[in-house]
Amino acid sequence: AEKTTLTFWHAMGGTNGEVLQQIVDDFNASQDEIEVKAEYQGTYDDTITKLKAAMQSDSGLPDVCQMYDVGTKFMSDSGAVIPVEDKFESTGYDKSSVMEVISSYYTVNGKQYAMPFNVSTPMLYYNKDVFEAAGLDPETPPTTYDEVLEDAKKIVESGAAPVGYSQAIYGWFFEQQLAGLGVTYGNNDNGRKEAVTAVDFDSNGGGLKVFDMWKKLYDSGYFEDYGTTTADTQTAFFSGQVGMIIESTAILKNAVDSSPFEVGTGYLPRIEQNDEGGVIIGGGSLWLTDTGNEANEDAAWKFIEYITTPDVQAKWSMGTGYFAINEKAYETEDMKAYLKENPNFETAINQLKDSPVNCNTAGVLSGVQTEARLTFNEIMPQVYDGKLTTQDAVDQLAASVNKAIENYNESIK
Ligand SMILES: O=P(O)(O)OC[C@H](O)CO
Repeated sequence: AEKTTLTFWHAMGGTNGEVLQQIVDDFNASQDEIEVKAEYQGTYDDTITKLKAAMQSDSGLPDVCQMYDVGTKFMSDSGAVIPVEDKFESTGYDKSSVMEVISSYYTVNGKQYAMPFNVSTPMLYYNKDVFEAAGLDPETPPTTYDEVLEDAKKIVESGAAPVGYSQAIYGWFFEQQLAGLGVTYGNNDNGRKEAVTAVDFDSNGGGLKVFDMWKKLYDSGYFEDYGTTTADTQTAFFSGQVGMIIESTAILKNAVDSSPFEVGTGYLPRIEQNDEGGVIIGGGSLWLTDTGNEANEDAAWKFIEYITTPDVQAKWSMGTGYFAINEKAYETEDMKAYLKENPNFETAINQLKDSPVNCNTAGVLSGVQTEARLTFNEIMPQVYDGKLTTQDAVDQLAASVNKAIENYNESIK
């Protein structure tokens, strides 16, 4: 029989892109009916932009598309996808292969729309050599931002590194810090009860607490801002210039391989300890697009099913730092041996398990989060350099995102 050829769009570059290509090659070699062609689209934002264009022109849709967490609402509203749950029954797929706390992120109106694939949380990365040189305990990372400030001060004043702490300007961190405070980003339980109609972070006080803490870090003199390109903050950390950063677990393998020092990891520091607070699932998932070609859909589902298997998830997690969505991956001999030698690869999943499951940690289900993050990128530098007060920043961000939500809700009516 003729082979079914599938197009698979993704947003994984660098180390993670190489591991993904290996997984695709393994899948192609494992059988002779389906050939997956993986095509790198650039960043997550590039991928959603290209997919929107393909949907609008109704041509050139890939069979499978990777999409970041915050694209979920747009995708499920698009009418251009097939919920993966539609394939569960007919193929006898065991839904419980994927941890529920993870699949629930991708469940909209009671239906699982996408298959989580690369799943992350943000965490603290620190330079153990710098900690040692600064007289800090390299096995005890800070857990609150007050401790981050104290440690950053010691790092700089001891001369262990020129910069104590840094974080990229990234709306994801804003969303995560709100969840850490135990508050929602948007109303209607973060859009999980019914559609978001407005943001919450202005009225629940969370937005102001986050901006105030970040401004305090910036003004401390132990912080350096490397801008909105997350790779620039990473590079500064890998080079030993910065003692601590926050980043996704997605960069863990790259961080360990790129840094000429011992990398430590810890939970995302909290602004305030709060039992209702925790982290949100980040990263992305795989979506089946509705191309109208049934043979391709069935083949695409087989590929998606393959990526959720314990061995593939173990390989993915060890090769990247993303944690495995299938708990059985942690029982494979390879993974057990790897974690013994590389305990940093367990930090993110432990942090997730230690997070309460509630609407704060469910993350906002909103169709405008791409735009919301771009607006955040424009506002944050003005907070740092004092052009905007933290309160004005909250108000401006809220007004802009509310307008976008209103337009979005109008457009899908
Ligand atoms: O860098 P990633 O893949 O962990 O993704 C981070 C965010 O969740 C993207 O929205």
